[in-house]
Amino acid sequence: MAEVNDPALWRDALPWPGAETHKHNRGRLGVVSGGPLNTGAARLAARAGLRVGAGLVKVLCPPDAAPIVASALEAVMVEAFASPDGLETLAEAMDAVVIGPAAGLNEATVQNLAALARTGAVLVVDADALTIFKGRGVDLFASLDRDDVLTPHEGEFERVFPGLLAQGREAAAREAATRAGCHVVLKGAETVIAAPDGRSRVNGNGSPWLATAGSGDVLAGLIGGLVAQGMASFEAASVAVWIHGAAAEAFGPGLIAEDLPDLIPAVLRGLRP
Ligand SMILES: NC(=O)C1=CN([C@@H]2O[C@H](COP(=O)(O)OP(=O)(O)OC[C@H]3O[C@@H](n4cnc5c(N)ncnc54)[C@H](OP(=O)(O)O)[C@@H]3O)[C@@H](O)[C@H]2O)[C@@H](O)CC1
Ligand SMILES: Nc1ncnc2c1ncn2[C@@H]1O[C@H](COP(=O)(O)OP(=O)(O)O)[C@@H](O)[C@H]1O
Repeated sequence: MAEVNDPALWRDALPWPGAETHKHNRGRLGVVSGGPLNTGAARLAARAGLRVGAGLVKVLCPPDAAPIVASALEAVMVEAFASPDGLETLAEAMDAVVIGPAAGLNEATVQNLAALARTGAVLVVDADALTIFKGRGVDLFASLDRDDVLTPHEGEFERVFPGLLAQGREAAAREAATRAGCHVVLKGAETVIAAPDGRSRVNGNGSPWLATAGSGDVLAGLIGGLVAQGMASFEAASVAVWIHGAAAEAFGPGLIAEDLPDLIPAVLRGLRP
């Protein structure tokens, strides 16, 4: 039986900077971007990761996307990679990496994921990096570690775990985490967070204002930003899902994904001891 996700479960585990903190030990997050026409999703995730407290955030992009990405970022940094090996080298310096938002439904995304899996970074795997493994989830699971996090919506979940949803969302998410050997965040009105050890939580503060393009990209960045700061993946996913819902509900009508990162500070202030 899943717990209801609530700040009482994880408030004490939230990362706050101390007097000796500097940007590098506050958590380094990378976000992989798609090509020149597909950079917005990674930028949304990166900004969310920075807002939730990661000290240093980089968008990692193909060379032809670099001028576009760089011209639309300030505190978030940019580095270009020309091959999966190049991405691996950049990711070695990261505590966590998000891959999938607008990454591209092509073999490059498969190879880039494999490259990231060779590093010590915790991976948040979303969107195209899930869809590209449609019908061959085992190939994805083989490269993941227990602390990695998959963030499918129901459509993506069905592609990677065909038929499992028939068990109901909670049971399906738990079974998926066991099969994949990592954490699974099954998104929806009641997002389920499941760990590979059998723990699960159902989120209670979802907001229908989140039904807008790019809000899932922001969630991936929030999870990445929290694991980069050293939070355990199960707690990081729980915190991120709750903050995401609280931010959306605070804004209400007219919310677009671009608004979400800048709503995070007020939510964090409310969680501060
Ligand atoms: N700013 C940017 O750059 C943004 C870029 N983005 C990027 O765009 C790329 C493609 O995104 P996408 O929306 O076309 O792909 P995806 O979500 O798989 O939908 C395909 C089909 O799946 C289904 N489906 C969808 N949701 C479902 C659900 N909850 N529950 C159940 N089913 C669901 C639905 O099928 P239908 O129900 O219509 O038959 C839908 O038609 C991807 O890389 C993404 O990261 C976006 O993040 C937005 C912001
Ligand atoms: N009706 C809803 N109620 C609560 N949360 C929702 C609702 N619709 C969508 N969401 C949330 O919004 C996000 C949408 O993510 P996703 O489908 O991946 O969108 P995108 O790919 O456009 O970023 C998820 O976190 C999901 O839980």
